[in-house]
Amino acid sequence: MNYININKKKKDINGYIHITGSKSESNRFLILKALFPNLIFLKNISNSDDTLLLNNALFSNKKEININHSGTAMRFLTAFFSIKEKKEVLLTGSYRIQERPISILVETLKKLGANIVYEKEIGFPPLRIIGKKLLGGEIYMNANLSSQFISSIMLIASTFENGLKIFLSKKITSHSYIKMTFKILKKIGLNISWNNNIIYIKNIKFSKKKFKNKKKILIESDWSSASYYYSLVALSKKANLNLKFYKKKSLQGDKIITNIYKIFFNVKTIFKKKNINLKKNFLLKPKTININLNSTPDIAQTIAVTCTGLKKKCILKGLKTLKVKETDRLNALKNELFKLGVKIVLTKNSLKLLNFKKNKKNKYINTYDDHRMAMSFSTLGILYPISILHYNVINKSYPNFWLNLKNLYFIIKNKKI
Ligand SMILES: O=C(O)C1=C[C@@H](OP(=O)(O)O)[C@@H](O)[C@H](O)C1
Ligand SMILES: C=C(OP(=O)(O)O)C(=O)O
Repeated sequence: MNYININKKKKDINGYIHITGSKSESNRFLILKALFPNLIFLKNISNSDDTLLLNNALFSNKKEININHSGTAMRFLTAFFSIKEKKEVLLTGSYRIQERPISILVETLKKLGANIVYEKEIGFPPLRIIGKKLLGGEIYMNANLSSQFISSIMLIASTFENGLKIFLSKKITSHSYIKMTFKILKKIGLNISWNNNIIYIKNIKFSKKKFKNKKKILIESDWSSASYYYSLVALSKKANLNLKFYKKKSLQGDKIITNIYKIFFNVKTIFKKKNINLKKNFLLKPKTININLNSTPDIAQTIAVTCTGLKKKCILKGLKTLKVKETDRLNALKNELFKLGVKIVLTKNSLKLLNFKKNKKNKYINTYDDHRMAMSFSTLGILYPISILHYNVINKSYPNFWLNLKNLYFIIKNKKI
């Protein structure tokens, strides 16, 4: 089995890092560009596998399209292909994608007239989709399992003759991602409103004038990927780190890490033109950590690992959807943190880190086909040597991650068991 060992002699972090554009923004803009080809010109697109797979799928002539582990691609392409008139595709992915639910999206699209059939198990991919013209109207959607179901329909809704009114029911999860979709549709000029739990998207013919002009869009770099550097700075002795292409006014909810790491981990962010500078501030007294991450689930692993490194007790709530991500992230965290001597208590939607024993030996961290397990745990390499199994999983969202750590003078050795 291949693994890598990560270590660092000096416990400081200095340098410049360029992370490519947000995978969530890239995936949304690429769907919109495929729907309205002459209107959008994109810069700083994500180089993640998930974005490459989605982009290739959009223009593929193959009968079967495999999107591997990408939940976003699976959900966004289901909606996209359901309106590609006369085109038939079998949309599939990895074993894990075939375990991740999709019925809320499929049943909603079917109510709107789409032709979609579950090829294996009801409620899960693979899906056979035969595209047809959809007219739109009004629809209720359960918003408490994945925001991707709602975003995917929002992205195609302006092509419906009658537009679409979506009534969101139950407690909205990953709210920040629906907000991102909303803001992007507004930004390109579509006529869209969101009041209370009703999102209303009108047909493109009702869009604002600016929709007609070609838009140059510089995609902001990925804040979820930046979270690993926030963890590194929090765990360092001293830091002066610059990350490229970040804005004070972001479309990404994960920018909340700037506040979380400031309040709880003494990491100071300074916005300088298009970059951010991170420093460790020793003046503030860190508070006890008790946060709800229902709107921004992708940063939960990063925060749990930072707390482990700093031996800080914490309670993270709003984590129900972690069970249906690339792996069951709650159990994966429990197993791997236990190896590091952490006592962790799980409920259905929360985790508590309680006791920390001294970690002496190099530990082998399993990654469960989850990029965020690999990247979050690797940040402990600044404190003690740590080994990450199946380290290529990072390609899903951030293929340059190991290279970028090397640029920060981490010693990274490829090994075999
Ligand atoms: O819309 C998006 O780009 C995403 C939405 C979130 O998923 P859920 O809405 O399923 O929680 C997030 O976890 C995922 O990484 C990206
Ligand atoms: C959950 C994630 O992605 P997706 O749902 O697109 O697979 C993620 O990137 O953490």
